[in-house]
Amino acid sequence: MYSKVVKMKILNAIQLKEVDQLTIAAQHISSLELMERASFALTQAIERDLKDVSGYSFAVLCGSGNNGGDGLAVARMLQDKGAAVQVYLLKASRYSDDNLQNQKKVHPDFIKSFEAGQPPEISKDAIILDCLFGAGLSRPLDESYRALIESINNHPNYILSADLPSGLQADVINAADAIVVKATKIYTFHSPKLAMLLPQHQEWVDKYEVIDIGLDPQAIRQQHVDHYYVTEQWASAKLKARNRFAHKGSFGHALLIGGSYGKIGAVRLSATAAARSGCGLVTVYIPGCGYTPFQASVPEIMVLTDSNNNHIANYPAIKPYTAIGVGIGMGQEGPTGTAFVKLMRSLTSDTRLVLDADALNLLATRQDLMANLPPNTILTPHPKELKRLIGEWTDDMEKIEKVQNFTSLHQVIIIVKGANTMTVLPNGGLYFNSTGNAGMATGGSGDVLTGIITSLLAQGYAAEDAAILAVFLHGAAGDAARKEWGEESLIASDLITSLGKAFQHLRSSRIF
Ligand SMILES: NC(=O)C1=CN([C@@H]2O[C@H](COP(=O)(O)OP(=O)(O)OC[C@H]3O[C@@H](n4cnc5c(N)ncnc54)[C@H](O)[C@@H]3O)[C@@H](O)[C@H]2O)[C@@H](O)CC1
Ligand SMILES: [K+]
Repeated sequence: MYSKVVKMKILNAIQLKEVDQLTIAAQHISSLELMERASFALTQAIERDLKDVSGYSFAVLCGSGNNGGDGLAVARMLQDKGAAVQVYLLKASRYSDDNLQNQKKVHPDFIKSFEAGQPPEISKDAIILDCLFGAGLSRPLDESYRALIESINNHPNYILSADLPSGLQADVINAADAIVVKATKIYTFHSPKLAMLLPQHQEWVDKYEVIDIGLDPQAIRQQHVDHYYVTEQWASAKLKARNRFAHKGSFGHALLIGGSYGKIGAVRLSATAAARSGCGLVTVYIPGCGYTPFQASVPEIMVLTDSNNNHIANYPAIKPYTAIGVGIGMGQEGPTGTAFVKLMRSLTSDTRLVLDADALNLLATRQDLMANLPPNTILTPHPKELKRLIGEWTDDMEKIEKVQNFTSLHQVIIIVKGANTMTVLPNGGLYFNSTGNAGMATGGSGDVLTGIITSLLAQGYAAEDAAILAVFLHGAAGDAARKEWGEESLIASDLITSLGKAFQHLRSSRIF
């Protein structure tokens, strides 16, 4: 049970091999038995996705290492379940021991050998199971594999990859012209590999599922990593219980500062999301023009207005509030910038703060203000805002490194928004989110996130938990909203409407 609640570490290929060996020793099993376990779990996942495998035919493409060994074992298991299976085994001068063992367990009539340069003819009706290369791929595939991988990618039926899409190296940036399988779905063992989570590799990674293969928790605990994957189990364990005797004062008071003429809606989205995320009270500070629409449409939220009608030119007293979110729809008018500088100077080290949108743009032009940020301030830039803060990057690894340098230098938390949103902590720890979908790439989605984070901060969540959990809930709300409206029709307000489902689901997966 322990392994369900701890953070999921993203292990690299070397660590996976080590944990593999330690698991074998700790559990008194052979490596062949571990392979059998992994293959059984993979077969079950495929069976669950396809409902019943007996009506399907599979072409299982196997390499010479343990990824190929998995393929051979899964082929046998699928056959036992009544599927029509043909194995295509890559010719090699040497096969791994467990691969050879599994070759012996499949009847030779069902194994055809082939050379990389001469891709096999595969029936269009078959589902391809890609077990050519996994985490052991030591360098990019060379040209001799191009025809093979292209023939797989042109296959009209489903393409399922075991552990990694063959050709993708697990822990490095893969060149844009790398030869990589484009799988319909990847079933990856233990944890997603770093390469699967980087935006640069999106062309090769669509759907994926993590398959638990029962690796030894103690062995995993020994591995030093700074990359984690946020699972539902972990997020649910972080969700605080709500005291039955609570009153509205128990859950904090969030203040959201932002809005400008034509962008009052952004603050409304943030504030409503904050109210829907559990905090007791929400107040907004907006320019005068927002007063009437705000009061008329969201009765739950208290409104303070600036003396200026169209944009913020002053800032409110921040003392009464347990957390503050600044920047949503705020604009960068001269007086707004001046007020922002004054606000930054009024902060104390215990102010719980989120900076978004124009607050980040203003901050980027005044990096001297970084020194005024309370420790663990949360910054939520989109890619352009991030560039203004940390400068350009050449690839995703450099981006990660620059963000880590920035967060540790300034002791802040940065949320890098996108698919698999990354939350980077002051100690360099990086958390990849596991929820969300492309429907959320819509105006106002970020404003909703800022509202959720500010709300969790206001309730007393530790800043790192507020950031990671808010990103998870935001994505989970997006997934719930997609079920109802689909990706195309999804708008930011739907995320707010769906937040209840996200919270309920997460709470229901808690043990207590
Ligand atoms: N915990 C684990 O690590 C487990 C791993 N298992 C499987 O084992 C896989 C790793 O197995 P291996 O380490 O044997 O590695 P792979 O099977 O991923 O690939 C290694 C084979 O590919 C060849 N190769 C490597 N790079 C190449 C290149 N650029 N061009 C051509 N050939 C190349 C090697 O010579 C070797 O024969 C995992 O991906 C997973 O599928 C599972 O069996 C069970 C548990
Ligand atoms: K593979």
